[in-house]
Amino acid sequence: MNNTTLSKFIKDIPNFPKEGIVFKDISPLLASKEARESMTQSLIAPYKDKNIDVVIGIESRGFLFGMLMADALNAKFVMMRKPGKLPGEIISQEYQLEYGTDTLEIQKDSLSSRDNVLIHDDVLATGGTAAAALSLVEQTGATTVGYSFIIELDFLKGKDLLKNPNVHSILHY
Ligand SMILES: O=P(O)(O)OC[C@H]1O[C@H](OP(=O)(O)OP(=O)(O)O)[C@H](O)[C@@H]1O
Ligand SMILES: Nc1ncnc2[nH]cnc12
Repeated sequence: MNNTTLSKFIKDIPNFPKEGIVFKDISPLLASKEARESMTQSLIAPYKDKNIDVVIGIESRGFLFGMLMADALNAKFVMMRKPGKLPGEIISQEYQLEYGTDTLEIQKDSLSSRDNVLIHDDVLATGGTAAAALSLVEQTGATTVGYSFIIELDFLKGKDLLKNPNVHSILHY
């Protein structure tokens, strides 16, 4: 499937979760086996020859394709979670939301300093979440090779927050 066809599997929901936001609903994409397979191949395409050891998925929608990408790249899959969900020794990173702050966490022993990491999430909006993910990977000593997103909201300029030339998004709005 080309990107125009894939874009038909994303549904615009106006004024969700609040007035003025157009929510990008990936539910139709999840429902189609053919679209899932095609999206997974598009997401990993720039990273096939990059020796990716670990795909990181950001809770919760980043888990869905993150795992499929890890399978397709023969890589490990590691969860980056909202606070208080992961057992054992963890590293935490607070980040800014539109209003207030949130926190992401990773298990300390889930990455080694030798790992090449690909960070995945469904949507790149302001970039706060993805920048926090980068900071967590940096704290483990692992290398962030790049990012892969399904959707990038270009007008929010999230890419500018990410200190990495490899930011690949399949669909731009
Ligand atoms: O670039 P940003 O402005 O940081 O926004 C992007 C983040 O927002 C959404 O997550 P949400 O908090 O809605 O969580 P969910 O995946 O659990 O639905 C999305 O899945 C990204 O993780
Ligand atoms: N407009 C949007 N649609 C879906 N997920 C989002 N995460 C941040 N902004 C979003």
